[in-house]
Amino acid sequence: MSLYCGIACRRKSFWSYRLLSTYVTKSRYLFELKEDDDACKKAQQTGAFYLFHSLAPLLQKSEHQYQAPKHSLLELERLLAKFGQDTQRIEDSVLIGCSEQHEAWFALDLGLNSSSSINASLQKPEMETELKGSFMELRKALFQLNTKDASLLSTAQALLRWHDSHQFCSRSGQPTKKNMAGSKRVCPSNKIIYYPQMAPVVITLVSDGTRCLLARQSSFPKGMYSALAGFCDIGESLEEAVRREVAEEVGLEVERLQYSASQHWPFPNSSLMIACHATVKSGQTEIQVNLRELEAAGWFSHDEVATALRRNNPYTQQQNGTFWLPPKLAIAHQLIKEWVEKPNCSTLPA
Ligand SMILES: NC(=O)c1ccc[n+]([C@@H]2O[C@H](COP(=O)([O-])OP(=O)(O)OC[C@H]3O[C@@H](n4cnc5c(N)ncnc54)[C@H](O)[C@@H]3O)[C@@H](O)[C@H]2O)c1
Ligand SMILES: [Mg+2]
Repeated sequence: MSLYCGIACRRKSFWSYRLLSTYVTKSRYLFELKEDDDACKKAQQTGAFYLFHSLAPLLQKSEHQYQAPKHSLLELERLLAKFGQDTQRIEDSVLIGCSEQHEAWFALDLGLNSSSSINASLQKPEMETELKGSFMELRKALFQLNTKDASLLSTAQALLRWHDSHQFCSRSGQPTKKNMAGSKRVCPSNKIIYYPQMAPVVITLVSDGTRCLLARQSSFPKGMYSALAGFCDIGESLEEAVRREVAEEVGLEVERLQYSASQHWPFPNSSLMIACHATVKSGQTEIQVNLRELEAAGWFSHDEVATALRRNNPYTQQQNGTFWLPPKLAIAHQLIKEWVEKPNCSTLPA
């Protein structure tokens, strides 16, 4: 190697090191674990496991706060041995992320029937005692956790649910096999690959310039109103889905719309919520509620919505007979908050 080449190479590695941010190296590490089963298996040795039981995550309470505990591979093996389970069950775990120091994070459900373990559901109460925590329904758990853990557990549950419901090939009827990371399943007989899926859903906050339109379904908790939401039909663009959903649900025509943000939503199955602001033509604001979809819908003034946002306890609101809005975690809340802060935010023609 010439002196020049030595300098050039050193400079190159210096710049590579400088240019690859923590985020980039982390993303590439996760990509490698999804592609390479051996690398993923190796990552389990030093990784950490979040535990679920029948899709309910394990939480522990310390003082007034809940947290999602992580377990090492060794702790998990000891736990399975204690409950007479085959450690092969660990192969059902799915990769859900990693720390900046590349500690890989996995999720494993100890309650679902397993394809790699003949012995199915473990005893929940006994497990909870042993783990000094409780398996909490995800909807409740999300409100007890910080945003980072809530998002991680949502991803974990969505992936565990998808694997649980995609164990057979829809063409051959044969059992499919997951890769180590759980980023896909393959049918051994015809090699069809199945990838985890999310259904795109548009959620739209309609405004007439001064008021915003909120609606409720009969399945919503009592008193809660939200923005209009609906699944995208096959072949539709985001814009077409917004126009159709608003027309279908409240009988109005969207004139302009503006994309705001998106969010993965695990209920009832995985959805990609795509949030937009929309305006309707002035003078064409008479709502015709589609009662097959909604229980009620109405226009709310800026003051009414701003006051509802400031109230934060749905239970006291119900007692007062006032309406309340989705919790902070939901993208609907962000959309409504955005409108309250900037009611005249510019929108594009639909
Ligand atoms: N994160 C949030 O802030 C937030 C707020 C509101 C709604 N949401 C979610 O948005 C989703 C869609 O809202 P919606 O219920 O008003 O939708 P919607 O208006 O499309 O009505 C639901 C109906 O659409 C049909 N449908 C079409 N494709 C479907 C699919 N892929 N999965 C299930 N049903 C399908 C079914 O007949 C179903 O009854 C809900 O699941 C809800 O959880 C999230
Ligand atoms: Mg709807």
